[in-house]
Amino acid sequence: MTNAQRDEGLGDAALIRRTLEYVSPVADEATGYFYALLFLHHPHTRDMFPVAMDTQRDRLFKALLAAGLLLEEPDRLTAFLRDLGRGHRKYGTRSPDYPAVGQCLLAALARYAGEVWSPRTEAAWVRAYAAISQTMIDAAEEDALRNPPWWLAEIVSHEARTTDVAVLIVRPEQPYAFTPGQYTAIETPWWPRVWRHYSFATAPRADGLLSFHVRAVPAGWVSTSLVRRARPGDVVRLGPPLGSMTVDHTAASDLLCLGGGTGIAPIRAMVEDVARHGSHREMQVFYGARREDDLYDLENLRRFERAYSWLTVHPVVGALPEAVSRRGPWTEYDAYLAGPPPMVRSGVRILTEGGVPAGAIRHDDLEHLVRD
Ligand SMILES: NC(=O)C1=CN([C@@H]2O[C@H](COP(=O)(O)OP(=O)(O)OC[C@H]3O[C@@H](n4cnc5c(N)ncnc54)[C@H](O)[C@@H]3O)[C@@H](O)[C@H]2O)C=CC1
Repeated sequence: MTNAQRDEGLGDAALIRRTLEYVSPVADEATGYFYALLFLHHPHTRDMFPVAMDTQRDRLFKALLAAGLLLEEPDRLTAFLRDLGRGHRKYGTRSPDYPAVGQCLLAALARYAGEVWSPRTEAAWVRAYAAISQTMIDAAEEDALRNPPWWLAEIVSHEARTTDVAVLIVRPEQPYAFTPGQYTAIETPWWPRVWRHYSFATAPRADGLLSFHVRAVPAGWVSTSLVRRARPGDVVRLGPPLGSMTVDHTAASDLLCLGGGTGIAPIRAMVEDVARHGSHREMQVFYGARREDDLYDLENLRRFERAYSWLTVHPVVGALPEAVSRRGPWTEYDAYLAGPPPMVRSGVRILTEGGVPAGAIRHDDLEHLVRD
């Protein structure tokens, strides 16, 4: 059977997914080749990337995979791409850079997709890339009417909570609007152009300050410098607020929240958000850690619990999703999960198996939360 015969009847989404599956085992080589082409033919783009490209490499492929997985969920795909487009402004990416990236991407796919690359597959990718880039460009251009591409922010407080976890408070130079449950990207002065994501740990404050919980992880450049090196007076850069794990205040369902480790940060911000809306919804917060000592924010959550009759906090040492499942059923709740990706994945599985509809479960896109 020829490629052309085999492709008959396959839609664009199927052709794209098949390419991604085929390229997946050689994703490192394919992305390496993509960046080599990009920097050779469009040298100005090199300055948008960090000196060391290691983690950057698999980010591109992870983003493509995430987009591929969302092809049948157009609303989520659009939200993901709009965030990606707004998020690219901080790198200095401009609209004319998108076609250049597209040409190099298609050339890399053509080279590594071997026998599954055909004229129909190529046409599907051309259409998909045109749609993807237009969504990103539109979101970036709309954002540029209102917001700077990044914000400078001075660290005003740095509090070590455990040997590895610090709570940082920063003051953005210009007003910074966000919704509790969202996250942003941070770049430190020590690792230029290396950006990592952290969730806001409080609701917006009257004094405009923002708070983040950071754990120093082995070989985590940005997190380790934020915990061990950063001091008040240091200035970091912030990207725009991202993510859709926010409380829907028009809904009446009770809320079930799982926060694992520093994943408690966005959950804590959401507790403040619900309190501000004077909600009568019940909120059950499960806060997990590997050891008792790692429940570094429990005291604050207990304070909230004493103040708000609708809030119950369950500290859990060890497996968090299993502890939540034992207290179920949760079929009438909206569920929010934040923490290590394996915890989020197993939490989603356990809740879904327990009858919580997929549409009632929210968490951040896992590829943004890889430890670093
Ligand atoms: N918005 C979000 O989703 C946020 C996610 N994070 C992520 O959360 C993580 C926090 O890391 P740590 O503080 O070191 O947490 P940790 O690794 O100490 O784990 C915290 C909790 O998750 C559970 N857990 C860990 N691995 C699990 C697995 N494979 N299956 C089931 N449960 C598991 C633990 O039992 C514990 O209850 C980081 O990966 C960070 O990127 C952090 C902030 C916000």
